[in-house]
Amino acid sequence: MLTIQNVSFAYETQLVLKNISFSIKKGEHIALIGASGCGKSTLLKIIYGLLQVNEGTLFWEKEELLGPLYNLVPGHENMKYLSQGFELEPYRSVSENIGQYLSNFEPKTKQNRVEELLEIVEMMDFANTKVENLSGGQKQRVALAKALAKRPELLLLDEPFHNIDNFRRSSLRRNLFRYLNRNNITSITATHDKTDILSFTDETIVIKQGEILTKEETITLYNDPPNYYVASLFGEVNEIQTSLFTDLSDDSTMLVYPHELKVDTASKLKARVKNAYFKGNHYLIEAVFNNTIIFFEHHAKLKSPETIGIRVTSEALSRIKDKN
Ligand SMILES: Nc1ncnc2c1ncn2[C@@H]1O[C@H](COP(=O)(O)OP(=O)(O)OP(=O)(O)O)[C@@H](O)[C@H]1O
Repeated sequence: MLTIQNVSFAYETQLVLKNISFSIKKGEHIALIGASGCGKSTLLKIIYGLLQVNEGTLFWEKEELLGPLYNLVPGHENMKYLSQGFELEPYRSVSENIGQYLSNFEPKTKQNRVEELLEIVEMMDFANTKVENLSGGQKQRVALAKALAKRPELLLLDEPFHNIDNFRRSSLRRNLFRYLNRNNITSITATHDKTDILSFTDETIVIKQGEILTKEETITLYNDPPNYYVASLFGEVNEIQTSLFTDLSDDSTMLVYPHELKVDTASKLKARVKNAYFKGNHYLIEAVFNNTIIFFEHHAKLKSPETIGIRVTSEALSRIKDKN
C-alpha cells in the first residue's frame, strides 16, 4: 500500500533521515520507535506530505507521492496525521470540531458519525463543550476523533496517548485499534510507550540517529532483540556475561529482561541489593552483580545491602542457547 524507497531528509544542513526504505501492507499496524530526536516525527511528516524529501521516492500503491512542492494543499487525502500539537478550533464545540470536515448534506448521517467517534474516544459527555475548556488529554482525544472522521486509509499517529492519563489510556487504545481493525485502516504510530507497541502493532521499526536499525515482527523483536539498544526501548534490560549462567565459554553477553532473573537461594551467583521500587504486583530490584547494575522483579521487597542468589529462567536460557 505504501512504499518508501531510499528516503533521505535534512532540515537545512542537518541530515535527519538517511536512506529509509520500507513498505506497509493494508491493515497493518506499525510502530516507529527510537530515542527522542531520532527522526520519528520527521518521517511521519514526510509520509503525510508536509516535508519534501531531498532524496528517495514514496509510492501509494503505484502512484508516486510527490510532496509539498508539487501539491497546493499539503497532506495526502487518503491519510491523516495526528501531530503532537493537535490543531483544533478552540472556540468551537467538541462535536463541531470532530464534524468540521464532514459533509452537511445529510445532517442525520453527520450526527451519527460524530456520535460514533465521540464514543470511540469516550467524549460523549463533552459533545457541546468548547475545546478551549478541555484538558490537554481531552483535546488529544478530540483530535484523534477528528483525524478518524473522514475515514482515512492510513493513520499516522505521533505519540497519540501522550497526554492521556493511565486510567483512560488503556481503554482508548483498545477502542481505537478495535475500530482500525474493524475498518481495515492501516496505522503507523511513533511512540515511546511499550504498551502501545507490544499489544497493538504487528511490526516495529527501530530508528537510530536517522537510520532504520531493524524492522521486525513486534513479538519477535521483543523476544529476541538483536542488541541492547533495541531491548532497552522496551524497558529495563540486563546485559550479562553468558558464561556465568551457561556452559558457553566465550566472552559473549546475553540480554535478559528483569522478569527473566529470579531469586534462587541455592545459586552460587550472588547479587547485592541496592534499591527496591514498588511496582504494584511486584518490586523492581536494583542490585550489583559482577560489578554491574542489574534489575530483576521480585514479589517482595528486598533490603539493601542484602546479598541474594540469582538465576536466569529456563525459558530465557533456551532462547539464548538457540541463538548460539
Ligand atoms: N523544524 C525543524 N527545524 C530544524 N530541525 C528540526 C526541526 N524539527 C525537528 N528538527 C530536528 O530533527 C531531529 C529529529 O526530530 P524529530 O522531531 O523527527 O525526532 P523524534 O524522533 O520524533 O523525537 P521525539 O521522540 O522527541 O518526538 C532532531 O534533532 C530535531 O532537533
